[in-house]
Amino acid sequence: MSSPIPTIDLSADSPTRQAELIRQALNTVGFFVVVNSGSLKAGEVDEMFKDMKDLFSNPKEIKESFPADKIGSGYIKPLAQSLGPYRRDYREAFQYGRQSSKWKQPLPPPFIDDSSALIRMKSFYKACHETSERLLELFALALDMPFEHFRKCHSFGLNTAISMLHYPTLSEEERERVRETDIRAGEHKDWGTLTLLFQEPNGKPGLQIYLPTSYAPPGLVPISTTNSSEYATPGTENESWAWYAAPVPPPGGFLVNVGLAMELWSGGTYKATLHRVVFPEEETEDRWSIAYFVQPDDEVVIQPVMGAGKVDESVPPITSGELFGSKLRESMERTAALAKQRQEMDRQSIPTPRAIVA
Ligand SMILES: O=C(O)CCC(=O)C(=O)O
Ligand SMILES: [Fe+2]
Repeated sequence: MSSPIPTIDLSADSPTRQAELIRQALNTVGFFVVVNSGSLKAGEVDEMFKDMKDLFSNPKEIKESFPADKIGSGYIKPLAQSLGPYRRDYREAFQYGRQSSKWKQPLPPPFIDDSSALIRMKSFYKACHETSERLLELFALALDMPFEHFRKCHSFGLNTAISMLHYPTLSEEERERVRETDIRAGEHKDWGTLTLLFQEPNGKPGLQIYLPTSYAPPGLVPISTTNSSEYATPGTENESWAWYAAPVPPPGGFLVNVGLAMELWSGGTYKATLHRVVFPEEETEDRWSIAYFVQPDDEVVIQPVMGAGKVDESVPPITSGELFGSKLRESMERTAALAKQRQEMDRQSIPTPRAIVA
């Protein structure tokens, strides 16, 4: 299937060539598919999907007794989050992160102490960690920076997290009721440095990315085109933009995209691309995905790189913790406002919502 998202084989080519391909992908589409990463085996990913399905099959009361803490580790129930400006996210999530020698996250079955599921999840975390370190090195090389420039700012195991995501099946009636106010995952840019995004080999489509139409292969028909420059990035205001379907990666493969921290750090060379997950048109099937969100350490100061080992010190510095904190606050305020709006609509039976932009 033709897609605007390129595939990069991490077992082929020299690091210099891989860095060049990554730079091309991130400077335009902002997403790429990785195959043959070496660290992440298809079997290990399959096991993670089985274990996460067990986790979400726990009774509601059990899941809700592990609520997300203030940085999002733990359980988030459906409609309790809004990644995008207009609609709430109809998905449940469980985030595993922030382990340290001083702090251990409480986990529901099947991830209880000493369980084989917990051992598998830790090993999956480690494989994602190793893969991300390699990608961070390539990201730096491609910008003519010392290879460890980004990697050394990540100690993994602090803010970096596995996020297990379940998009439930809705009855036709419920879909109709929530069509205007909710979406599987609202349009957003990720917040951190990079995200690894996994799906099952026969996973359900639904992930879409928003691009100038000139970035798509010739002849590829977008899902919907807009002339709205609402989300246009500088220099692309006059282009037409469209939503394109992201491919379901092959077994052992996964998607990679960058977030706002990396966009800022790379001086805008790497694009944090807007994406969303939509409800299926007709059939209503559950969708499962796993994201590994990579975040620099809180105290890391992000300033744009200029190549040759230099950073642009004229740009006001922001720490990774400040950036993450402000995005989290924005999202919580937006969710509260959207929930209020939905309540009001239910009270008055108004069919159309107003947009709320934080
Ligand atoms: O579930 C997906 O495919 C995408 C989820 C996503 O973009 C996110 O949680 O940031
Ligand atoms: Fe995302």
